[in-house]
This record gives sequence, structure tokens and C-alpha cells, in this order.
Amino acid sequence: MLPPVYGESKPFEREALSEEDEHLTLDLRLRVEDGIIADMRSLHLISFVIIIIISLLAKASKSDDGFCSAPSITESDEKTKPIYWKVTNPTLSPSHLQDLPGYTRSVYKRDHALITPESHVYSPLPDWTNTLGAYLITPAMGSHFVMFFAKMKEMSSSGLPPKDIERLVFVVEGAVTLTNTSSSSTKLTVDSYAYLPPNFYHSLDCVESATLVVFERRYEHLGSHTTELIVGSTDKQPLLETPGEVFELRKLLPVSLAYDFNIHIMDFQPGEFLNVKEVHYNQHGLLLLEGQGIYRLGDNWYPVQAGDVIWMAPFVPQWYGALGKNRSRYLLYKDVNRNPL
Ligand SMILES: NC(=O)N[C@@H](O)C(=O)O
Ligand SMILES: [Mn+2]
Repeated sequence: MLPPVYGESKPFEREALSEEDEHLTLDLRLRVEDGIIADMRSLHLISFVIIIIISLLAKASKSDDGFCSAPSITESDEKTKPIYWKVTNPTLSPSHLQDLPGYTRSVYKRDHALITPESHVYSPLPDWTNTLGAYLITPAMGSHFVMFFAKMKEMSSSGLPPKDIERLVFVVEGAVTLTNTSSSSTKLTVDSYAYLPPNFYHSLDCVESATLVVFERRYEHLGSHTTELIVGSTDKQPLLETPGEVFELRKLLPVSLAYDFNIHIMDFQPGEFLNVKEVHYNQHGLLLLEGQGIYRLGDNWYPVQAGDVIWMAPFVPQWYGALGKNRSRYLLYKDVNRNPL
């Protein structure tokens, strides 16, 4: 059996061949061709196997149980979750970070703070029943207000704020029932809120569970103006003009002089950002309800996501740019209607 001959090629001079030689040449040519064909076949087989492997790898990296990708929440999952779900189930939740000793995205500086979920420290709220509170912003930071999460468990109820302190509660998860002296009761579900004037008797009662974000501050009287009980929900507030800006703005309280703060709800589509690089005398307590983006505070640029809380002291340069696939929505405390002197 003659092996296929791959000798070096000589200048080709065609000479007459005997019949036997002709047969031999044909045989050799077929053998060489067979050899090439055989190689071509194995090449096809190898490339076919490689394509299968690549497509399996690509599929695996896309699937949730893929060995190349962290479990991700698909867009359809997002759609089935209740509004503001990510505030209490953030992507970088404590369980994701607890195995990273000492790692946190939280920062505390002279004129701002970023408090991220893995840093929350809960303890029983004095005067509340069966409720844990995590204070995020207090006058110890230089603010004139407090901002805290209240995690209400089954059969829990609120305590009253101190004398002359006004309160705003916003429901981030679950539901509570608000009762006041007129013994009328109103159910507050996610995205609902209530403003309680200073020294206004009320109780927030929870049967199953609820997470509230609560703002409290000493009411600053102005002349004879007084505030009153307000109950509402974000989705029922009108969109306000925002000249020179692209974000959508709603306010949860009246803009009248009686109110010494307001709560802004601001929506940005991905890619939209604050036009004004703000520096102002007002203070902010911010909760990112939905989405993700970059918050500039002073000379620092922070990637932020739903569940993050930000303290902004007066005059801290501030700016936000929304990123990702879904809108950003944040809730923002802002003092208003009072002379800074
Ligand atoms: N930081 C930020 O969004 N600020 C403005 O909304 C504002 O009204 O101060
Ligand atoms: Mn501002």
C-alpha cells in the first residue's frame, strides 16, 4: 500500500507513461485526494464540535444557572415585582456583600453621606410597637431633620413624634392604616404617604408588615400659618413644570408658605441628567426608589442604585445622571419657604 506522497514539487515535465505507470499514477492521485478528503472531513467534524461547544458556552453564560454569570433578574422578573421592590431587595443586598469583610459602598463626609443597605443598623424604635428603625440622617450629621426606615412587623404600631415635631411617612413596602383623633382611618399602601402636622395625634397600625421611610423635623412657624393632615399617593400628584430640566417632578406637599419642607419625587429616563450642577442653601435627604445612575456630591462620583440613601448638606455641589435600562425615581426631602437667616 503506497503511502500518499507529499514530496517537494519538481518542475513539471510531462513524459509518456506506460499503461502500468498510468494506473499507478491514478491510484496515487486518488490516494492523495482521499487523504485530503479524509482531512477535510475531520476538519469539518472538529469545526462542528467547536461550534457546538461555543454555543453551549454562550447559552450557559446567558442562563441564570450559567457558570459564567452571576444570577441576574431578567427584565420580565422586574415587571412582575411590586413597585419600589428593589428598595428592600437591592441588587447588592447585604447577603451579596456579607462575605466581603469590611466592604461597603457607604461614605460619610463633612457635607454629604451615601448610606447603602449593607450599612443599615436597626434597633427597636422607642415608643413604636414591634417596629425596628434604622436612622439614616440625624442632626448629628448637621441636618435639621431626621430620616429613618421603619420596619413594621405583624401587629405593630407607631409612636408619636416629640412635641412640635412634624412627620411625613411614605410607604415603600406593605401597608399600614392611619388613624387619627377624628377616628377616621385610611389605608396607606405602597407609594402612598401621609403628612402629620406637629402635635397631631395619630397612629399607624400594621397587621402584617410594612417598610416606611419617615422624615421628622421641628416645625418652623411662620406668622399665623398652620399645616394640616395630608394623605395622598405619588401617582395622583400632577407633574409640575421643570423649566431647563428634563426630569419629571411631582411634589407631595402643598407649596404654600405654611409648609417648611417638601418631598420631591423625581423621574429620569436612562441617559437623562440634572442640567443644573446645583449648589444651594437647602438640605436634602434622598432615597433612590428605582433605577441606577451616578450621583456627584462635591468632588466625588458615586454609582448608586435603588435602596441607596444620600444626605446632602447645604451648598454641597450635587448632580445626578440616570443609567441602565429602567427609569430612575428618587424621593427627596428639601427644606423650603423659610429664610435661611
Ligand atoms: N439633588 C436634587 O435633585 N436637587 C433638586 O431636585 C432640588 O430641587 O434641589
Ligand atoms: Mn438640590
